[in-house]
Amino acid sequence: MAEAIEKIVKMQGVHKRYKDQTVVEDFHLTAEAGRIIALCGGNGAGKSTILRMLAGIIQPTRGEIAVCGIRLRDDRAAYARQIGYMPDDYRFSGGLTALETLGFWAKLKGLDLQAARAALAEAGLEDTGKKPVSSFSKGMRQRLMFAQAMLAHPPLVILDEPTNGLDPHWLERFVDLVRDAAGRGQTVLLSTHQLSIAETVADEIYFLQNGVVKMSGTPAEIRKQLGTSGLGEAYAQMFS
Ligand SMILES: Nc1ncnc2c1ncn2[C@@H]1O[C@H](COP(=O)(O)OP(=O)(O)OP(=O)(O)O)[C@@H](O)[C@H]1O
Repeated sequence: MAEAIEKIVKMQGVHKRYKDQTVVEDFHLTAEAGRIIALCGGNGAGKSTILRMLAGIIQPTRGEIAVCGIRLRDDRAAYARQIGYMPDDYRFSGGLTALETLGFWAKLKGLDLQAARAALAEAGLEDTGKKPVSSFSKGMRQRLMFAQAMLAHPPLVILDEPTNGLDPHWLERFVDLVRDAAGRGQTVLLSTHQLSIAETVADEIYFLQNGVVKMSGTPAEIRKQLGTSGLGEAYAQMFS
């Protein structure tokens, strides 16, 4: 009999503590290929901490994390190969252009300059010429980081606040690009404060407060459970 559908993400009983503060408590999440999952919640709710643990940037205090069946501690390089990660803040340095920057990241991933060009074109940055990325606008930097996370179309894409600074045109493009990725079988985990984006793009939403999941489900399930017509209203009700 065919094996059960492989889980791309498995987070089980994940906790994170900093000194005497628990910032993520008993977090569970599983995701299959092609799913789009959004983490929502107020400032300091624990979204970035969860995404950083999944990306392997920081270690959980307790709990198990596997990506495509691989645990970080078993094979760090193989784990990293499954993931594209867009951090919530990244400082570009020096005078590199977008192509030079992305070309460098592509090389680190064993890809050629063509892969960097393709990713740049997808993010609408192919014509930025000799302009250094350090002089890019917030939205352009976001699109470059998005392109970096999408390089080589990894099985899991982790996007921390990817829509910050995007104009309405690029917000729409972002939704299309994320849906395209899911259509290719990539799993996308993103955090956002823009509930309309979560509602539009996500198959499943996790609402967090003080490191604890207050509610999770499809947008329709959440609306139904709270008897609201939109996620904005649901959010206000949940956190009032
Ligand atoms: N390195 C650290 N040391 C101590 N506390 C930390 C550290 N990193 C994060 N925290 C704390 O963990 C909690 C969760 O932070 P996190 O950045 O995950 O929240 P968030 O939901 O992403 O917030 P935001 O929406 O503001 O980006 C916060 O209370 C934060 O102060």
